[in-house]
Amino acid sequence: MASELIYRGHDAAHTPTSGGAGYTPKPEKRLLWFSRPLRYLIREQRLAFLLVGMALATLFFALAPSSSPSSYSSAAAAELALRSAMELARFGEHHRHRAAFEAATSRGFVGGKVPLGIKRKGLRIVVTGGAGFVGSHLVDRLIARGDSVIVVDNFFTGRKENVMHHFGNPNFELIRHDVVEPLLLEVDQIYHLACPASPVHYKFNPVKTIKTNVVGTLNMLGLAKRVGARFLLTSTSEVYGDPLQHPQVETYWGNVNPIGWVATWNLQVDPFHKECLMEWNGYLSCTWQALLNKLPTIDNMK
Ligand SMILES: O=C(O)[C@H]1O[C@H](OP(=O)(O)OP(=O)(O)OC[C@H]2O[C@@H](n3ccc(=O)[nH]c3=O)[C@H](O)[C@@H]2O)[C@H](O)[C@@H](O)[C@@H]1O
Repeated sequence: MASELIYRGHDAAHTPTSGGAGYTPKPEKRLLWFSRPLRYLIREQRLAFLLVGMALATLFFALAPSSSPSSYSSAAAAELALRSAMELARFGEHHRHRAAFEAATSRGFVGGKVPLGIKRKGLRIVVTGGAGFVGSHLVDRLIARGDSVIVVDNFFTGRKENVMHHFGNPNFELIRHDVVEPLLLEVDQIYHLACPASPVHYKFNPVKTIKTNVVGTLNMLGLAKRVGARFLLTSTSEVYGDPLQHPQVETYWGNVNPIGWVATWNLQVDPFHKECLMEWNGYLSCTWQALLNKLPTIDNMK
């Protein structure tokens, strides 16, 4: 409490009954504003804390890793190695290829500290069929480049395990949904991969397969149109028939036998897709070709 506030010396001088004749007011202390906080610091050991804090901060900034991409990637690689090891322990052999893929993509990860303003803005992307084989690797790639990904899958052939390593990542969402039903999402890009892929699956319920390809694709194209998103439709490498060139480049016309189940499907449904895409100004990519060529068409979607 400041002595100026409790000083009653003047009153006491005029009041003889106020407790003792010899009372003299304390002399006014100069430099009180300086000595008091100093004494407080020393008495409460605040100074020591202050000095320790400053020393720790200095130490931290002196020893903290620099923001160069190489040191970032080594830290990221260590973290990934740890995570991969945990995944392997949890899911065994099946996830070995996934861990290797993650480590490989993350080594070239662009997410090191980049000067403010230069970093590319992440896109919001929906990947239908993202829990499948091709889809899940695409999701890895998109997340690694810094985009936010929503996977839409009805798990007809896809598995949660394929995308489980992204659970807990704020840039990742998983929705169980059949693309035959409309869906409204706010996204910048749509990668439409939801489709029964192999003969055993697409012949399981042919009418449903047609609905998935026609109605499902129309739903996704409708979504693209509504929200102004870019659209990529994955076809199948089967459209090349029995190709004579591996991997097939985009200009390759294939080696198709027009007789049989698959041929009929490819020759009829893919022209439908192409017509739709021409109207909506989208992309058509044949999945195996895209995968083997390191997803060139997908990278063009940046
Ligand atoms: O090359 C091909 O022919 C196929 O390649 C990929 O398919 P892929 O990854 O090989 O096959 P899956 O692992 O079975 O992935 C398909 C995904 O679509 C999902 N799906 C299937 C059917 C459906 O109605 N809805 C749906 O979400 C499945 O659950 C699965 O996650 C593409 O995703 C297919 O569009 C393409 O037809």
